[in-house]
Amino acid sequence: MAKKKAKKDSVGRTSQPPKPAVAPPDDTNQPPKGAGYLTVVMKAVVLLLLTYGMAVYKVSPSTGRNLEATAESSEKETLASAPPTATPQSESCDHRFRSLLPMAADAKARSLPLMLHRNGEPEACGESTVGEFLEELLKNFRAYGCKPQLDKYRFEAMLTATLHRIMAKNNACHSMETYGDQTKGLLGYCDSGEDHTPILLDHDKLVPLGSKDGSTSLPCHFHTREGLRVTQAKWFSDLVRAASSGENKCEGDNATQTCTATPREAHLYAVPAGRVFMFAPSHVGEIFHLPHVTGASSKAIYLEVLSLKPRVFDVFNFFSRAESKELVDRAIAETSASHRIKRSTTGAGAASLNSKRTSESGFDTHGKTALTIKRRCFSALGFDEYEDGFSDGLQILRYNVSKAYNSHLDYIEDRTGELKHDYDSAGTGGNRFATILLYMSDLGENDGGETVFPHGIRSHIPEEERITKEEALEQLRASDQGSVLEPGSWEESLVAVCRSKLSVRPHSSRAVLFYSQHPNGSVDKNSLHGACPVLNDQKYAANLWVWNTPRDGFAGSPIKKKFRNNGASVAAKNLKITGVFSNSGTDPRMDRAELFYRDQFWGKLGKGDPVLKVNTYQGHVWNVKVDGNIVKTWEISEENGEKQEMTV
Ligand SMILES: O=C(O)CCC(=O)C(=O)O
Ligand SMILES: [Fe+2]
Repeated sequence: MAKKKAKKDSVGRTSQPPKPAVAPPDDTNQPPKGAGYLTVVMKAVVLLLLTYGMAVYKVSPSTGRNLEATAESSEKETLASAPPTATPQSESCDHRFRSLLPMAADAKARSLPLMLHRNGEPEACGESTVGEFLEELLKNFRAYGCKPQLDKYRFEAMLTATLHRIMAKNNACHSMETYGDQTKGLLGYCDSGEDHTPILLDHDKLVPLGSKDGSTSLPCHFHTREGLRVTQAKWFSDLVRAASSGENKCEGDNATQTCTATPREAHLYAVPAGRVFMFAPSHVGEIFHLPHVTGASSKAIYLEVLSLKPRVFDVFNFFSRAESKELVDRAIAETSASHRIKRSTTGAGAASLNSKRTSESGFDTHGKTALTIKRRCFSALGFDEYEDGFSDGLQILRYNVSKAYNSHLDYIEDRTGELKHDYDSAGTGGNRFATILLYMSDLGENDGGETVFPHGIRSHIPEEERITKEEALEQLRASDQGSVLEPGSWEESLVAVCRSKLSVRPHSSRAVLFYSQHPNGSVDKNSLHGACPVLNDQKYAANLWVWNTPRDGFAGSPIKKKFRNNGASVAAKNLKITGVFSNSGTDPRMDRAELFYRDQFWGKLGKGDPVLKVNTYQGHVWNVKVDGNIVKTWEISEENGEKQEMTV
């Protein structure tokens, strides 16, 4: 396969953006407690059993996860281990199955290899055929009562059960983690255990699978190579159709594009319960087309792999120049103290100035374009639903000449261990796992401003042409390109790193995606990155940090065990309330009113300002300020209903 030349280009632990409209930062105001991991697993098991009239189970007091059959049931089997065979209505059932998955009757499609991958792994861990998969799926379909409509959780449970059984023959796709149960095959991979399964917001909807020994496992979710979550039969049909037609796979853009026929194989990527999808690149220059992600123009959005270690991707056609201009214009026009562009800070919690981050930044939490782009980022990252709490606000960055951000990590390190939020993403905690950095400026080859990855190799340049940091420094000093920097400064040294290591040059409407975590949630120190000093011109960019669980302060964010009350849930959810704030325009004292979530600026609420709609929760406190003074306070109470209107 022709490898396309990668771009000649070159990426922080940073300040926390303003807090959201939802769960506040202290424990007393966390969402109602109650449904812990154990409780939600129990609930889901009970639901499954009630729904399908299978065995009645009780929870073992020792682990809370192993379930055993009671004497009330002679039928111990559940979906994962031995699905029942034909039901009396099997003929109409088979017919229904074929209408859901038309390729079930197509010999050519049935003969296609079906490859299963673990999340983020380019090599398949197991192989079967579409035909064998469909046969097994049909059994499960019958066992599930031939329902014409399967909700996504039931569908995913069926996929897990089916794939588990066909992979079991070769004991393929079991967990590779030291804490994983290798004897449980795919189920041991899909359910990484209580200590390694972050509880996401939909956790209680997962349909656990039972097995002969009475234990239960949470199901995986499955994605295509491009990240689309396969939540219904149609997506699986589309996947098989594309594979059997051997649709062309194209690499590169327009002039440099080369296309090769896709191998006639269908690939599925299994993601354990509670984890997030990650792309599985195999080589630098590899392309991932994302037809399911809607951009701003007809140009197709695609990724090109820039580096495997760290995992870095160039993202093409991700947003339009018009969107870029809207973001910049809005950021420049913003006047509120919390959101306007000002000298950047770093640090979780109390943010402080950092001499090695000299950029300026502001937040766009509410702009229409910012919200559209946030949703697009989620879709590109393989989320099938947008969840506000899984990302920070879009941060708008400005670098004038000589400004830079020294190399740093985007994930948050809990150095003292005293933070309430559980940042241990390798366990049940949540942290930033992916960064999408959007460029809103075009910078020339010698203008600086690249995003640099000091642990990344400049693989787009032939090895013999790569230079060392020392050589780069010498060359810089011999030219006048570094004249805006002080000799011997960290900025000058960073330029030398930028010219000797992987760096991405800003191109308007293009973006860079990189991961701060490995697919199992452990942090990736190789994701170290920085913003190279701008040597000429000006750089605008925007970054979105995306989390593997709701972030601190949002409903369902993981809280360290020692801070939980009475075993309170890490994902307890309370009633989501829509708060609608408006200014009637009748009280002149409110003409310059502003809305604050506690002390965090939320939006303008003056005369003529648009209505502000927020997701909020029990106990949240909203303040209206005029000229910095609180003039009105609302505390959200569930008693007042799911939609609450407040007018000044
Ligand atoms: O501006 C860049 O190139 C990188 C910015 C960055 O890493 C950050 O803001 O965290
Ligand atoms: Fe960063």
